Amino acid sequence: MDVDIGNALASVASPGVSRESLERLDEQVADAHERIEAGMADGEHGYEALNLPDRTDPDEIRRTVEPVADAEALVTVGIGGSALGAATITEALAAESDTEAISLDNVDPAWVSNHLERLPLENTAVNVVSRSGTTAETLANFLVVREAFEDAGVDWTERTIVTTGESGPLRDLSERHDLPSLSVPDGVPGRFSALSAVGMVAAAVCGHDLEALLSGAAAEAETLSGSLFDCPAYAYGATSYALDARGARMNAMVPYAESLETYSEWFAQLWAESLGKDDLGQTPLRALGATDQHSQLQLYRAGPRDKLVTFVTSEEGTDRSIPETDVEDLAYLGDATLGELLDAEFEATEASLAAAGRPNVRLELERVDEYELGGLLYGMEAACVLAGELYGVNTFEQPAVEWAKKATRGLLGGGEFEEADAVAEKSELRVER
Ligand SMILES: O=P(O)(O)OC[C@H]1O[C@](O)(CO)[C@@H](O)[C@@H]1O
Repeated sequence: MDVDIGNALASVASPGVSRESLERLDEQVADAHERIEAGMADGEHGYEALNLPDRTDPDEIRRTVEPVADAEALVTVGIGGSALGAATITEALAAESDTEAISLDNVDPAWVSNHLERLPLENTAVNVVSRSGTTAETLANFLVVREAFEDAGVDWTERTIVTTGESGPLRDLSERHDLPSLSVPDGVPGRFSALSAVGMVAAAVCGHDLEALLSGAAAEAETLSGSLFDCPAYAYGATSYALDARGARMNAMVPYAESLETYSEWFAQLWAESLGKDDLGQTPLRALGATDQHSQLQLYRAGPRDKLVTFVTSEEGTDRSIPETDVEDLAYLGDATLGELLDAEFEATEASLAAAGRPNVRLELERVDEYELGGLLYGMEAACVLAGELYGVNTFEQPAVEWAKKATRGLLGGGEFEEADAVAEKSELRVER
């Protein structure tokens, strides 16, 4: 990916960062890069994620999914990083696959039931993913999916792939039923695991080019260097950090490609769960171009000066002509294509923010394919790791999510948890209809 940070410079944006400030910050980037390189070399927890282009084995993944490789449908049962990597890849590349891929991450009963009713279970692959093997949503949804297969008279053990840690309930299940299984790699937090079996099993079932995904990531890894001016990922991570420090407390991720909508959700977990610590961290917002020009753009352009807008664009892509029209005021559309319209809208929106002095950055892909997607995922992961070094936070842990898990378990009778007791102490001021 290429990065253009020109519209985030203090000469054109407020908040903005001056070139001189970036040059001073580059000294910290060099130190951070040394730390990252050492962590990668030692396979340290978290930094190991940036080794995945060399660690992930496409042949092993293809061999494992072979029993369900021709599936008409794929359901990934997981949550957070155990679902979003797979969902991002399969959505971004859906046009190139005949397999209908969905994720069951949430436990909304109507939503889960509606999805299950639509699946051709006899020709559906089930991709169950959980590092811990104990995540309530994932286990609950798996039990519901398994029951649906049994009710339909389909042998779920013939349709299920498990990706989990070396031990835990899912590992036990895979051994008890001799299910094809892969391991979540050690030292790779879920939100950084898209380029491992966690995200790549789904890609394999859908017939995507695993080597191209990893090659794109490897090419991005090659750019990691001691200067933000030589490394697109570090340029993005450092600029986001510097803008947050100058008041851009939020970062709106706005891909101009419908196929990258889930990528924004993946980015939101990566950025929030990695950097949101010690009262620090930049809040990720999920948006989509051109759609959000008709909604959130008003706030981005005329609301508080507390946001960075990150655009993701692709140079090439499928196009479609707009038919001629006799509606005089719309005749200009008949000479264009939908792709030209989308590109014009992106450039107009980018310029609209620049004209209002609102900082924005452009992430440029050549096209949305496996190679470019691998580079984007790896690049954002590296940007996040760098930002975590600059913030001085523990990028790779997520202790703040545990309180609600304990409360949930306590509320369901899964043990005695003071967190569950606290739920009953909610302060109330009800205003009823
Ligand atoms: O893979 P697991 O253990 O089911 O965890 C799923 C997700 O839950 C979290 O641990 C947060 O609760 C994420 O970091 C992770 O991606």
